[in-house]
Amino acid sequence: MAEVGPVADQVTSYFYALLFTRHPDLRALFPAAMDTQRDRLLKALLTAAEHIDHTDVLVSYLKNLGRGHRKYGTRPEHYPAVGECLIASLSRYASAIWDEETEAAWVRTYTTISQVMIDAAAEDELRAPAWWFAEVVSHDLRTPDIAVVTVRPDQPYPFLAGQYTSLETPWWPRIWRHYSFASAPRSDGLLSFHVKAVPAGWVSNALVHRARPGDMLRLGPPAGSMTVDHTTDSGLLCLGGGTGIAPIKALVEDVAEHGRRRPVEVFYGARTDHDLYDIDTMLRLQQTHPWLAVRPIVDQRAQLPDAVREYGPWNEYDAYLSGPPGMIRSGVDVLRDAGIPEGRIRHDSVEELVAAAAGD
Ligand SMILES: NC(=O)C1=CN([C@@H]2O[C@H](COP(=O)(O)OP(=O)(O)OC[C@H]3O[C@@H](n4cnc5c(N)ncnc54)[C@H](O)[C@@H]3O)[C@@H](O)[C@H]2O)C=CC1
Repeated sequence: MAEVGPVADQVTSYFYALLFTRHPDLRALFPAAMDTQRDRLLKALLTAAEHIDHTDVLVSYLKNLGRGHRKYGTRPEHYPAVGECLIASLSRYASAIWDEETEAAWVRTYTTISQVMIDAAAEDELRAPAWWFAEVVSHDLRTPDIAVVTVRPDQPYPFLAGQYTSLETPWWPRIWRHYSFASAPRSDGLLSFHVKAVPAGWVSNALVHRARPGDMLRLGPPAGSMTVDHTTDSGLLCLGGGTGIAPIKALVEDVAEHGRRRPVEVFYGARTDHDLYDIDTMLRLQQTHPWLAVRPIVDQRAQLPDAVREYGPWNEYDAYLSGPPGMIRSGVDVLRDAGIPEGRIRHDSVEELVAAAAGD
């Protein structure tokens, strides 16, 4: 991977050119515009390489990836086609170090990776659809660029509070973006998302400025491990930056439903008072639940993680972070310094969030 890193862009461009030349039928599985798609393959490989020594993490990442590929229409026979083009591309750009042994190692690694993905997809096929259709039932523009979008899936959609889904709009076919659920599972089966339109964000702009009740979206399977550990009574320290408050609200509802009183401290960061678009909901929850404290933090005073430092002690808490990648990175540092072990600090993959922020 060290050889390939500096020429990653060329490797991926070459890979897709080769794939679509040798297997033109596969082109239809990918979005019309390939800009954001290009980095995804390499990012997935790098993430896999990074966790190569943590088998559990790697296997669960790959299983999730395999299940997630069902919505693209990926079939088992596509994997060898991709593998052959991938190895051809790597050998071309890493020619200085490429030999039979390297090739054999890549074939072994790729075969193992794809088998885990294929098996996970096959197992998932027995119990869940490849995707769900979901009709927009309400669209609430909270600020000029933030909307709360509520949808009704066509079949029951099982998930856990704190998780996210992938979502495709009718306006950008085959472009999928991640959004966290803004509520714990509800008895009426509806799902809500908080979406901020960002410059060049095709999907988010469409969801904020174009989507209306009656529009039909598609959802992939739920994913993510930022869920409440109900086996303990530890307090929850939650940091939500901007629309990152969405899954934090879901976690609060989840704790409320489980009925065990445990302290929940929410720090809700925003750039201006106006950007605290969901503060009323959070304050209402605080009024109902004596175990909940909500602290709005507006940037003029401090950025979110710095504000958390002023409170505490936090060493008895489980921590949850949700928001922009920079907030998650500095938040993890602050919480580690505050004595929370890394294993009790939960957040979604920063690499995924960076990819989402760049492309959307
Ligand atoms: N599961 C998750 O982690 C979720 C993540 N998000 C992500 O959250 C972001 C929300 O964007 P906006 O609403 O525009 O947020 P924003 O950029 O306005 O930031 C919100 C707050 O986060 C803190 N913050 C931001 N950057 C920071 C940094 N580098 N260091 C320390 N603190 C920082 C500040 O307190 C800021 O007021 C998006 O990137 C979205 O993808 C959204 C929903 C769920």
